[in-house]
Amino acid sequence: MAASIIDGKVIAADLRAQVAGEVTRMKRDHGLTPGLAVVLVGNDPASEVYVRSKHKQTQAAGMASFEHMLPADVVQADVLALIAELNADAAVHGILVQLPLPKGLDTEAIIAAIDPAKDVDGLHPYNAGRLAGGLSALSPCTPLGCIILTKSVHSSLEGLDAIVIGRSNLVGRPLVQLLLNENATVTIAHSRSRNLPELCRRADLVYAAVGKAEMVRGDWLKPGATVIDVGITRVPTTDGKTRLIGDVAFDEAMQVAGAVTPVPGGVGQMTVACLLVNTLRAACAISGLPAPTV
Ligand SMILES: NC(=O)C1=CN([C@@H]2O[C@H](COP(=O)(O)OP(=O)(O)OC[C@H]3O[C@@H](n4cnc5c(N)ncnc54)[C@H](OP(=O)(O)O)[C@@H]3O)[C@@H](O)[C@H]2O)C=CC1
Ligand SMILES: Nc1nc(=O)c2c([nH]1)NC[C@@H]1CN(c3ccc(C(=O)N[C@@H](CCC(=O)O)C(=O)O)cc3)C=[N+]21
Repeated sequence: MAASIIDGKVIAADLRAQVAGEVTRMKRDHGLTPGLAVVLVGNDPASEVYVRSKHKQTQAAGMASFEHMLPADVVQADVLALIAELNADAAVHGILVQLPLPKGLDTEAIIAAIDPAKDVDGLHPYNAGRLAGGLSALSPCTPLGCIILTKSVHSSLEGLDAIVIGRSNLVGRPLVQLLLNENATVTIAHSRSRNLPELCRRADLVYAAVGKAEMVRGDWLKPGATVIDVGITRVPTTDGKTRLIGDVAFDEAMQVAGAVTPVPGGVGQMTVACLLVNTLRAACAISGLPAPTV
């Protein structure tokens, strides 16, 4: 029997609607409009697409959206000055610096300059450390989205065997921490892992966050497994356009797995929706309001 497709579009739209409801209440009851500032350095076309989509969805949720486009040759001090300005701006509750930054900029220092209370990407060492310590924290959006998609299939992840392929600060590592918080048993795989197909076949939950198109094959999967495909590779098509391909061979996975996320229409949708959730949470925390229900 073919696997079911986990519809990230529908789940993300539902989440965005919940955020919009909370924003309406915050404006009405507290006169507070959550605000998100996105910083984009350089003109990478793919990044511009994401930033535009974040801007549209932020506004659709009733939040304020501030875009800061800096030239690729901007100097470190100017980026830090902008971060300082955003840290001090009471209308801004969330700050996201689009990655990767152009060579020549010190990414680590720029992320460390963000006020941890406004770090809606969950990348500041303060938030990453709290997450790793099992404490409440702003957590990275893509891993949060992965957990929500998994929970659309499994009400509890307790005791399930999970494998996370990839260990980046943006996706793999924080996803491992969130899975641990859900009491899953987690294997962390990366480019030096041996016997990856075998490790994968043990897993009830497979998270592929590598960036290698269709690396995970159908015969790597345990029958009935839940497969969450984070990878996005843009490939040219014969008609001169591009299309997106995940880290999982989708058609093969559909023959073996229990549930699979598509690319596009899976995790990517959740990343943006969770960014709105984090902005709402940050706005509440900064303003001394109780945490939102979403
Ligand atoms: N859907 C979404 O919202 C998002 C999608 N993405 C996509 O997810 C993918 C991963 O992103 P990101 O984590 O930032 O990428 P990185 O390049 O930072 O990390 C990739 C990870 O994959 C590991 N890896 C590389 N080759 C192999 C291999 N052959 N076998 C096993 N592991 C391997 C690397 O291992 P090592 O550490 O040893 O080098 C590394 O840990 C990309 O395609 C990206 O575009 C990213 C963010 C959001
Ligand atoms: N500081 C930082 N935080 C990030 O979270 C971050 C980043 N930098 N740099 C780049 C990656 C990538 N990323 C995506 C966001 C949305 C989609 C998304 O909306 N994807 C749609 C399709 C979009 C399309 O068609 O191009 C989908 O999968 O359905 C994908 C990928 C966030 N990232």
